[in-house]
Amino acid sequence: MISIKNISHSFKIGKKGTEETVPVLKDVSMDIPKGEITCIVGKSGSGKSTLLNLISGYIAPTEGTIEINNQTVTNFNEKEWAQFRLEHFGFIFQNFQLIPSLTTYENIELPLTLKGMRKSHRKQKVLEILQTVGLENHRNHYPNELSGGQQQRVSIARALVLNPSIILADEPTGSLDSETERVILSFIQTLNKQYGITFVMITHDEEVSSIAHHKLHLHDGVLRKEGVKNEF
Ligand SMILES: Nc1ncnc2c1ncn2[C@@H]1O[C@H](COP(=O)(O)OP(=O)(O)OP(=O)(O)O)[C@@H](O)[C@H]1O
Repeated sequence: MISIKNISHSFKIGKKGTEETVPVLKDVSMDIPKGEITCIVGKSGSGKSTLLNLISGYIAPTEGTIEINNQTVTNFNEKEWAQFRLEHFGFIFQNFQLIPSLTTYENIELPLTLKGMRKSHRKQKVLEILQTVGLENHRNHYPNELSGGQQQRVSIARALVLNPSIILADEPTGSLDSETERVILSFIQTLNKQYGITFVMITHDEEVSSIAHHKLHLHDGVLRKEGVKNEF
């Protein structure tokens, strides 16, 4: 469960000495339930990425607190955040963010190597995940030899490989055609149902948010109070 309490965030912009403070999030509070898909929907510039960056600790809020899996994370230092991210989060991005010089297998293996896992264990885990995402036959392909949907499946596999309880997804289908989008969204639903992974997804697209159990709207940095609850 992610509990966001009275978060406000401002950026300072402009030249030193004449900076302006621009408020981006204004007193945002929300509870993101465990094991469900929550979508934060809003137009470009409404503050979605800022909110995701606050949840993942890449920026610290100007005001307010965030609790994740019963830990107050807002006061973490960089080292604590790095450890926390490895243990709790997987990330999926609109542009996949795969390493072009690594194959499918190697991209998925990377988090395990960084964690210091032994080679034989890594192999077992990568082969298992390749099967989950249906890319066994593409294990030796480089990202530029894969379709957009396949690249996103590699990036989902990389997000899954350390068994995170939460996946943070930033416009995960934003670069895909509508048919591939449906395939990836249905895959996200399957992962949520089968493994109970909590998904927090940001999107500007109402269609994408139709897979969410909870839908929250951000409008100019303010959260609209009425969340929509879907039963699946
Ligand atoms: N590092 C920064 N410094 C200054 N202003 C920023 C910074 N990051 C974001 N902003 C401002 O905060 C506002 C919200 O940006 P944010 O990226 O969170 O919106 P978004 O809803 O994710 O938009 P999009 O859908 O276009 O990615 C924008 O007005 C943007 O200019």
